[in-house]
Amino acid sequence: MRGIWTTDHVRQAEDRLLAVTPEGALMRRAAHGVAVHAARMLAEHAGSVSGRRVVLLVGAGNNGGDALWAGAFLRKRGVGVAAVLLKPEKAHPQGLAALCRAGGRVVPLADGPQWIENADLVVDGIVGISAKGPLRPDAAELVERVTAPVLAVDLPSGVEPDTGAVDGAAVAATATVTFGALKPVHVLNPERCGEVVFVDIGLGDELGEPDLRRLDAADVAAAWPMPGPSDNKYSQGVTGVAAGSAAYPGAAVLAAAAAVRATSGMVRYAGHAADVVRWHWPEVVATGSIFDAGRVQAWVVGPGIGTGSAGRDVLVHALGQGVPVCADADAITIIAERPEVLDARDPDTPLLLTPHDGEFERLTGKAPGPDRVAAVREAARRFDAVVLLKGHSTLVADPAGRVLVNKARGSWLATAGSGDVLSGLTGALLASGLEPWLAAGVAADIHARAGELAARGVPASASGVLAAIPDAVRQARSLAP
Ligand SMILES: NC(=O)C1=CN([C@@H]2O[C@H](COP(=O)(O)OP(=O)(O)OC[C@H]3O[C@@H](n4cnc5c(N)ncnc54)[C@H](O)[C@@H]3O)[C@@H](O)[C@H]2O)[C@@H](O)CC1
Ligand SMILES: [K+]
Repeated sequence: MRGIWTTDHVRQAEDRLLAVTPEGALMRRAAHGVAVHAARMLAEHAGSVSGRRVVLLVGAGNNGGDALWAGAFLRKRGVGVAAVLLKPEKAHPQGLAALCRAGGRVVPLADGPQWIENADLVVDGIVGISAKGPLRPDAAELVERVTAPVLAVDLPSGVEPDTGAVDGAAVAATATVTFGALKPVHVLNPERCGEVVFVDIGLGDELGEPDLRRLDAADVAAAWPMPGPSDNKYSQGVTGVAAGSAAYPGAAVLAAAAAVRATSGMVRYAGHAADVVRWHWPEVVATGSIFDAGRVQAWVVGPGIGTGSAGRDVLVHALGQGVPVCADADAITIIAERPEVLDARDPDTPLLLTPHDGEFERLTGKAPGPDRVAAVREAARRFDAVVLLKGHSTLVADPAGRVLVNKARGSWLATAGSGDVLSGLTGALLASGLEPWLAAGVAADIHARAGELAARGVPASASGVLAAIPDAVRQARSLAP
């Protein structure tokens, strides 16, 4: 698992490390990483390093200092470097002196746009982890002029470091070189960061418990249930799916099929689409009603069941079975409208809610807003449930405050029925015995991989995502060391 730390925690860790490190050493280490990657980008985008033109956008803090030192290092490789200082009187003095010693030039702010237009590469050192609010107008104006590839120092300026939110002009980086720790922006707004390159400046021991976590392929591969020599169809967990209706059987077919594709445990379906499910997936044991469905190790309830009393009865029954429940789609609306249905839940029964933004607002009375991490954490605490908030990057919070982030792999999953596939995957992992927080995170990871594999660069349907599940699992396993 990769840890991700908020800017407050990174700053505290940096302060502790700075106290025991020679002055300027950390910044030079960070800046050297920026320069190495800048040279790589010049070679890639402009065909050579020496003789190319780099423009540094330099703010008033240490982020600008990093950019200035990186410029000094690039001069040694024969790169032409010009620095546009947003606040000349506050530019990092040692960095500025180093750049000037190395033969870099400082250009007036008013000439910035002209220099930017002729640059082979722009280094964004406007603002780093101490950014506050939208970019100031002079910085915003410069950012809007950029057409060359951009290398962001630590994070793309204009994107809120802890939430990834953008309000006004912001850098869209080709790559971001970050130091010491991944920060929330890198996983919450990956599009603005481009490729994220990590430079170790020795913060590791100072960081403590991460604020957010991201699963690696190795975590997903290790968690994914595989049948062993002594397994049978029951021992791997039976997934129950209560979804769809006679008029709308699609959700039932997709959710049940995703559970079938995910694991080799058995899948039971209960609902009015039993015939259609059985016809498409003969391996599913399908029945017309949840009340005679038999034992399962986890229930997926909600997609397409409707929000009336019949749907309510199904949800209440599932919540009373003493097994984990993944409540999705209509089940979330039912809970939002009639929170008392949760009285049917035994306090020890794990509950997993999987809302998209609209359902989240219905459920909690408030849209997730720009701070999605805070919103999902609060919802998890309030409902004493694991909450998976769908979005470009998917977030999974548990009542104890742990949050997993699943970074988007494009927008391929924004298609009808994609959520039904996710709930089936999640249900199968719950049935296999994974703890709900991890089950939801692992399911989101495989869902995103399957979306990418199904799409291969062109739009994909939910059926395509469903078909790609086994390859997504193979991919995660092949990437695990
Ligand atoms: N502290 C350390 O040990 C290290 C810090 N490093 C760098 O230092 C950065 C943090 O530096 P600082 O804390 O000095 O602060 P920053 O450089 O992140 O930014 C603070 C400055 O930016 C200006 N600013 C804030 N919000 C703005 C906005 N919306 N628009 C325009 N200007 C804005 C403020 O006037 C302030 O002076 C990190 O992101 C990293 O790049 C690295 O050199 C590694 C070592
Ligand atoms: K920056």
